[in-house]
Amino acid sequence: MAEKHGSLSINSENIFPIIKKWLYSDHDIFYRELISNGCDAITKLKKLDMMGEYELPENYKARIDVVVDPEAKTLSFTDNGIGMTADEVEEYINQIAFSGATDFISKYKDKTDNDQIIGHFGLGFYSAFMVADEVHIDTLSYKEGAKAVHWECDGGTEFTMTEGDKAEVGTKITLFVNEDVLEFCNEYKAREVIKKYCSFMPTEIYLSKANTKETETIKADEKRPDDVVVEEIKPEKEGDEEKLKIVKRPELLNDTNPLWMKNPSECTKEEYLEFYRKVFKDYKEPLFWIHLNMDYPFNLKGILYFPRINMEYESIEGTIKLYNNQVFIADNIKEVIPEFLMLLKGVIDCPDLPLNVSRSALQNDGFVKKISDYISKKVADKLAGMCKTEKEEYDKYWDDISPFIKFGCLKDDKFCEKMTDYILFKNLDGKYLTLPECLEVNKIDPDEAENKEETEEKSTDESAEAAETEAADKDAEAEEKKEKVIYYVTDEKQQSQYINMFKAAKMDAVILNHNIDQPFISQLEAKNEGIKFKRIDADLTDSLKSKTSKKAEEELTKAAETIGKVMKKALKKDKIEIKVEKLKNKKIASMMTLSEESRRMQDMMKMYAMPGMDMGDYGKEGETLVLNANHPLVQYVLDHTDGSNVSMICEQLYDLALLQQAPLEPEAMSKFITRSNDIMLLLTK
Ligand SMILES: Nc1ncnc2c1ncn2[C@@H]1O[C@H](COP(=O)(O)OP(=O)(O)OP(=O)(O)O)[C@@H](O)[C@H]1O
Repeated sequence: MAEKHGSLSINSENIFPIIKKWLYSDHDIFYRELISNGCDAITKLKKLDMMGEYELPENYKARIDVVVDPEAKTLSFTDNGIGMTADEVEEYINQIAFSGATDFISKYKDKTDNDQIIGHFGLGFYSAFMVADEVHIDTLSYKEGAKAVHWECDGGTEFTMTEGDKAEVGTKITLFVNEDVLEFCNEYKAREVIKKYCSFMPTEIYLSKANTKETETIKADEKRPDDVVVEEIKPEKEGDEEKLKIVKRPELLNDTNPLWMKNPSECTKEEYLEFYRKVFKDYKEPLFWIHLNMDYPFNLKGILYFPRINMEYESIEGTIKLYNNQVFIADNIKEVIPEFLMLLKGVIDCPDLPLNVSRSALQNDGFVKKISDYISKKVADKLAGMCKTEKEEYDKYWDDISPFIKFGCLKDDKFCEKMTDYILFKNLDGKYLTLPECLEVNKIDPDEAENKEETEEKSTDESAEAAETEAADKDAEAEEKKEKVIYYVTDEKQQSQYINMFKAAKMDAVILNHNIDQPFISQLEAKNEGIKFKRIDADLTDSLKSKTSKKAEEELTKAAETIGKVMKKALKKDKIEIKVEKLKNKKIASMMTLSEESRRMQDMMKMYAMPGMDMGDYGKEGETLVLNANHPLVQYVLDHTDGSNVSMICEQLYDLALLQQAPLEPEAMSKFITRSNDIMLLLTK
């Protein structure tokens, strides 16, 4: 072949600066580009063999060799794939304009947004110029009679193409690495980058260092034809095996058959765990996993693991690795993976995705949105299936996975719809109930509950006012039909007093103690008309009170007025709301309730409060001090409004009520302690 000089057919004075710009973002990506070109070349050759258009040599073993040579400052990539003829080099390499490069340049030459530039279109081979001052290609096509081609280019506009001396079919690309980025000739760096991008590529990738002095020892009968023997190690004593010291063999860096490519029915639990440990370096066992495997309407495979989340010490942050035909694209591309799934760990391989994903381009891509929807649908299906068929297991995982599922529901309407019936609520007995089950729980007829109740109290003037009571019952029933209330606990210790009351009244509540629960229940309420969540201390449901007649209620209102005056005076709080009720639980003298609305408002204010902002009495409006007319202390105050110790009793009742909800403020706490001591002193007298 006559030596050929020429200019690269697009205006490469324009394109090279753009390629160099890449350097500032993923500048190690050229490894991936060159190795995947080699992989493609091998796939093509195998295909030709399968079609009978070429016969692979006996003992053919597809491989890509990456050789670093820090002394010569070169890096080479050799594949035994299809190779190129001179015409093909001309067409595929010299005329780089064909894939729209001219277009690209005119569009992007003034833009500095790397996201738009990276991989916008096939610049694969030319990415070598991100790190190399000069690039050589030595290639021999598989075609009969093909001549080897040598091509070189120094990153300017000129190239040289001559006949080469490559003897085996395939291609070798040699990079003469720029002084500024010599780390790419370093063996460790090369290993790191190849592992990052190529760990699961379908062709074996070997890394070695040119002229290495490193050796390894092998058994003599394991010697391969290409091993370079440095020394024969004679057995020390009879019976010992003969060994050979050889130049360190190239190191295999990838797994060509990753687990996600296998059929789920062929994978064992141990394999899933092993893969998880290897890829995510997480030695805590995942809870469970979902193996995605579909061919239609698009090709997608992958494994999603639900990691064990230690809420107290770790932030929940997952990793979803995205691949295209086993070639790594990037981690956590939020356009492809639904945001809430980012909390998981996993791999997704989708050959239909562009290898070079430009994020801005993906955002508006309908196809990408479909993939994302599919993934979230599959996750919902798996969870629903588990809840239906392996409820016990599902219960066990629930505490770990619930923040993630609730987050998913908040973020993704479709996911939320699919999951509504499979969201669990842990009740006071530690049982896990679905939403419909929760709604059933407190629907027990209060009469029935009361009959079972030992501490029940019969209304004093029962017979005379039975008719009135019945009417009141009916009202309450009608009220209950309107709104289905689910009571919840946010802090089991703090709210234990209320929990006890609930338990005594055979009522149930659910535990919702995660930050995400507040927005989550607000969403559930918005989506399910008639369902209302109320914290256990939000109000006093009828089931906690003894039955009263209208007349008795009037008396209670009067009592509230009387005791209210005494209380307000003792507490020096004019605005405090006071109610007197007949609670079934006679052991409780006083308690606070705070309406659900006011408490949510308070919580919100606390969340958005600026540092140093004085919340003062904000939100105290919905707060009510409830005094139990059935308790002797309350009766005592009612009967002795001017008694000498009444003020002290009032203050103590108030503090005790507060304490059942939250710790006292420091000043109130000291007063409480002093007063408690004073009360004990009275006992000594
Ligand atoms: N190692 C190789 N062996 C055989 N042909 C190659 C090799 N590397 C590149 N080529 C040829 O050169 C063409 C251009 O390669 P380049 O990497 O620039 O783009 P691409 O592979 O087509 O697209 P992209 O890499 O962006 O997906 C390839 O399509 C292929 O025909």
